[in-house]
Amino acid sequence: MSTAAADSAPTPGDDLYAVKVSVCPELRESLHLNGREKRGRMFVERDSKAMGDVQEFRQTLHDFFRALRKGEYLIEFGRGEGEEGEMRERVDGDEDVVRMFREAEERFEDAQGSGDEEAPKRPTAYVHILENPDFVKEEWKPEWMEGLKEKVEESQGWSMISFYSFPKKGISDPETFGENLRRVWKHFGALGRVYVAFEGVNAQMSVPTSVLPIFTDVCMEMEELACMENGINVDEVISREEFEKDRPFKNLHVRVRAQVLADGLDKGLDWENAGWDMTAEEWHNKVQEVGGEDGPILLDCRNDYETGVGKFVNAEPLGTETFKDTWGKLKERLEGVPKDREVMTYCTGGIRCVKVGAWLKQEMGFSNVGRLKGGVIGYDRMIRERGEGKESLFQGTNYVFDGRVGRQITEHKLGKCITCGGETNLLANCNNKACHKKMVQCSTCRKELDGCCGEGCKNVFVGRLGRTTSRTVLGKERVEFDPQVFDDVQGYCEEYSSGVGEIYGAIQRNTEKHLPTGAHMVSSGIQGRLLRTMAGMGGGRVLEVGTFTGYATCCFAEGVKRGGTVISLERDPKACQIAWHHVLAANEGGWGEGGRKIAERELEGGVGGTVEMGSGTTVEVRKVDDALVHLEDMAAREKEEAEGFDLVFIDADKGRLLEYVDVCIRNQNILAEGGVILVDNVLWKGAVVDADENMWGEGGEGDGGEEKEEKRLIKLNRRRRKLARIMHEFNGAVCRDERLEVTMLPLRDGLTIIRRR
Ligand SMILES: C[S@@+](CC[C@H](N)C(=O)[O-])C[C@H]1O[C@@H](n2cnc3c(N)ncnc32)[C@H](O)[C@@H]1O
Repeated sequence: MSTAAADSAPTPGDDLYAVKVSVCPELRESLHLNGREKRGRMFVERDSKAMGDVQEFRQTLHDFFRALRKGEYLIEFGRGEGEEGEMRERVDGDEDVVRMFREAEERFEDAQGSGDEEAPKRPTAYVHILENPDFVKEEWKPEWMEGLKEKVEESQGWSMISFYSFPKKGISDPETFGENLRRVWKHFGALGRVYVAFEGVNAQMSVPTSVLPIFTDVCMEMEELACMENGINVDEVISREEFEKDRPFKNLHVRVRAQVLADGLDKGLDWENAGWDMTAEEWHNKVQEVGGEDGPILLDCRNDYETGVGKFVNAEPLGTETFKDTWGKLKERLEGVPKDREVMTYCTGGIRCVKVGAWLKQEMGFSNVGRLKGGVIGYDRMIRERGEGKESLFQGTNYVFDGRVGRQITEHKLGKCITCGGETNLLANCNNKACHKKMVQCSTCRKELDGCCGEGCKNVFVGRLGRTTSRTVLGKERVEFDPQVFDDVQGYCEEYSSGVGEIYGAIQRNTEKHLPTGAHMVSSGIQGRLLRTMAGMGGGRVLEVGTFTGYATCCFAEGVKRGGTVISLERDPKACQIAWHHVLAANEGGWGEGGRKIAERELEGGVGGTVEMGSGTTVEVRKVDDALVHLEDMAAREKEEAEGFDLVFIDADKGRLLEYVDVCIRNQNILAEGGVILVDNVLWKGAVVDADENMWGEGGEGDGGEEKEEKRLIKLNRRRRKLARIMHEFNGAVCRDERLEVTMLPLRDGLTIIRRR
């Protein structure tokens, strides 16, 4: 049998032939290939059918380069890594396949005899996949696209919709599925915020009402969405005029996340065993029976700011700040309650109650759990459409997750204005994007404060409208930073950069599981992609200071040239163990699905080690007591023999960054000639911008007379300021150091590139 594997080898053995594959740019583009499918390596077992049968060989190719299944293409083989001008031959029939492997074997034998250290470890064939010029490409134009554009343009309304799915088998490749959703949905003029994860999909969107039935049909044709238990949940329809004045969603964002609904649980449950769905009508009747000794218990599973402005009569809010608080609150509330007592739960659109229901049943043992189908949105729709004079038992305003913020269902004013304390049912987010607090605020105060939560935010907001980016705190000028805009830009960059293999999702999830408090530290997103690229640019030797759970280590190992070396230093044994587990998983199963599956197993392996990967790259996770001391030792010990590193990534204790840079710069056996240093977190979430001593002033904090809001902001920022000041000082020092050439990139949390002048 032939074996195809992502670009890492199974255990090296004499019985494997390697096939290095590259795909031409035109095909990459037209087939929408993801990162790992553009080039890679697969293995074929000696004497397998794939070595002598062109159909079998193609089949083996398809196992790894899945997208090729869809396309018409030609195969050529060459004798090296595809340098310019290299002669290639077409692989049309079985004889060509036989010749390709025979030549690979001959080259291998010659190289063994030559004593060349660079010689490959096994016979290697070089294959290039290119477009078939004779193939007339059919334009991608599914039937549903016929006349769609015109229908979208004619639409007089936009439907606000939401839906979720938890497919039984999960979503094996969320990146690719997310790309596919984007590709399809853009033709509908759909906007919104959609999360895709291995566990499923969670979407809040607006879709032109004229094409909603077609949109629904197209979604239902996708296996990952066809399993939606409650279908598409339609909220209100907004007229064209209103929509154009103030769009609830401005763009279509499809984001890949570790979970579609972050629950903070350390294991997933069976989302199909989550109680039963109650129709809105059943619910309406049942709500009236709530209470008493034995009656149903009615729990509102939304957060404080949501329950504060609207809820069902007789409902008990759980009192959570975020969804992750739910489990503790449920335990508290239901302690001692008989397990067969009926428990009814509801949320906005239903997704939270899937997780709540599963937990109540599987973790707490309640047998009688009912959930409101379609949540408050579904109930409201029933009352409007089929309620026949029924009075809504949901009173007040339903908080929603788009620009509308709230939808008023009844006149009840359950909320208290955060500014004046008066009764109101109005909800909003603070207009200062950097704050964006969810708040209950009456219309008078909202008007007075320009839609902000307080005077401080108002100053920022009004200042920004006037296109200035500064405001005055304690009589001193501060420059403001807008994380919202910043995050959007980073997300956009990520969306339009090559994807990453599935193993990286597993690394993030494992980090959240085993070291949750540090989960934000992994170099994911756009930064991981840059590290992968940069690792391949130098001479192939990479040193990382601060491994944590090995995300960046894996990026380096994936990106570095064949035969390269990646060494990563870490002092925390737990982090070392997790990182080592990830390196071993990548080695065994590659960067894709295989690696992901192995990474998802229980942690195994010790606290570090060295492995030679199939690509010939050596990766080492080294447990050290202190990376700085270790580097100084390395510099002294290896003065003569060591060749130094082409890339040094400094991502450990922020207080000693200058010392790390210094030891690298002074020693060519640490930072090789022409090598570069990368330093992470140099922007410290933007706080460096106003971390300057002069701006913060000596007795600033706690001085009398300042506004209450300013005091609050300052307190909140105490830790952030301390680290911001450290980073700010570092930035100044390296910039002034005449030995160095420094370029700071506003990438993610800020990345500085340093090299010797
Ligand atoms: C920001 S995390 C590294 C993240 C990782 N580079 C990535 O991109 O995924 C910093 C790591 O440095 C480690 N660390 C901090 N000080 C250290 C020291 N003096 N020696 C070795 N490791 C250190 C911490 O234990 C932590 O795991």
